[in-house]
Amino acid sequence: MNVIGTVGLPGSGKGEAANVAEAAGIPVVVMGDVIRAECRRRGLDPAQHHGRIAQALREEEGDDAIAARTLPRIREATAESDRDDDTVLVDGLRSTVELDCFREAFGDDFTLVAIRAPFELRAERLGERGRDDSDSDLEALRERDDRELELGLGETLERADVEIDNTDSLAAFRERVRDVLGVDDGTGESDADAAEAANAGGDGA
Ligand SMILES: Nc1ncnc2c1ncn2[C@@H]1O[C@H](COP(=O)(O)OP(=O)(O)OP(=O)(O)O)[C@@H](O)[C@H]1O
Repeated sequence: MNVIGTVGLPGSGKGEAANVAEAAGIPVVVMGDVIRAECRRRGLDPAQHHGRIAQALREEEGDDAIAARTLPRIREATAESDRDDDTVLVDGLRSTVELDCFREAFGDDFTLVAIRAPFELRAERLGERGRDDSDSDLEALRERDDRELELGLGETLERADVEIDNTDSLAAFRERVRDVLGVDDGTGESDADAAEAANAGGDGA
């Protein structure tokens, strides 16, 4: 088994990393799905009650509640992996308690990957995504950052086994993620080549 968790501030690139995994036949377990499932179980709209239910779960079942509820989903997902080593990607750790939970459950089979991008770049990218208009508001992003950091995301980032710096092109980022996931894209192309090719395709600015 090979369980790879991602941690990163809003807009750092976790969703893109998950897309890369899925495209390579690696199942993705999204920790937020546990919260959405609990919202539905309580008859609440996840779009409105996500934060409150996440907090309620932690208060009722302990700080590792969401990680603990994710464990069976990870074990089930390994069976669907196209990879010989049953690689699974887990999207969205937020605290060291969750990290400890996965380390205890999977030992050396768990790798934490930190995805980093500076505030201004994340704000710009989220503004372009258009999933949530308030993300284009710098203040709203700062508040989201603060909420995540309060949960312990900063320390979790510090404790990662692998760092991915998402400050270059999307093509370069995807290539780096494939490297970390151990996916051979069949081109034999190095990171540097991929980045160069991506830049050459840009507007030359
Ligand atoms: N290197 C990059 N170059 C350009 N755009 C990027 C790059 N990396 C990510 N993006 C874009 O930035 C946006 C945010 O990335 P993504 O959705 O992966 O972040 P996230 O960490 O999942 O955010 P959230 O925590 O808010 O869900 C997306 O539109 C994504 O396509």
